Amino acid sequence: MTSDIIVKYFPSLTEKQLQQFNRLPELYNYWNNQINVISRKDIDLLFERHILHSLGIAKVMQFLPGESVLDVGTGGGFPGIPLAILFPETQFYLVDSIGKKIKVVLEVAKALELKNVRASHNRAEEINEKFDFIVSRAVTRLGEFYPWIKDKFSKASKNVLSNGILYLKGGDLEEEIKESGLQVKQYYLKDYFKEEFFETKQVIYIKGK
Ligand SMILES: C[S@@+](CC[C@H](N)C(=O)[O-])C[C@H]1O[C@@H](n2cnc3c(N)ncnc32)[C@H](O)[C@@H]1O
Repeated sequence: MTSDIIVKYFPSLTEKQLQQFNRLPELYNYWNNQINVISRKDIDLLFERHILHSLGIAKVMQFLPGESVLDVGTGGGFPGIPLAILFPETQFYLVDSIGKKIKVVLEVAKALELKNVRASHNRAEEINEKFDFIVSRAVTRLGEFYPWIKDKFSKASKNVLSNGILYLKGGDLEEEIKESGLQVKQYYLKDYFKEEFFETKQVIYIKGK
């Protein structure tokens, strides 16, 4: 398993970032055997289906130094860990309602010496802080998700997109978006990544209030 697919789409990684990405298979193989955070059939496709997928958010928007990002329902650290490697000067807070998943996140962050990652065992609804952006993947429907985090955005936006949600989703989302009643902007990952896995994958942006 190699990180070639990451280099293909992110050619200007530093040596340090490359080393950090290259350590992920060993770390997730080890931790996934103790605590299941990635489906067993997917672990061989870690770079494509988890790391590159997480980095899809970075094709839509680059986080700035000093910005703060909450990853809700991070599981073993997706999309938060790959994004924290890519944006070492942005602060990431990864939360999950299952404590043992956060143990994996903390161990991976420690092994990679990621100074910009905090993680805690919490439900999103319990977090009482403001962030510039909230990221997530595969947690729940938008209509259920939005009320958990709607009051967690800092007022002043500094980036090209106003502070808000960047949610990784796949499949046909028409019903889900309609049901949520939210105004969304859809970015299609097949415009950036040519692998078949990304055919229906999207980043959904919702402006925070
Ligand atoms: C299918 S997993 C996805 C994990 C990770 N985002 C990924 O894509 O690999 C969904 C995760 O959301 C977490 N979760 C569900 N509801 C949550 C909530 N209200 N607050 C925090 N985490 C939550 C679950 O514990 C689970 O780890």
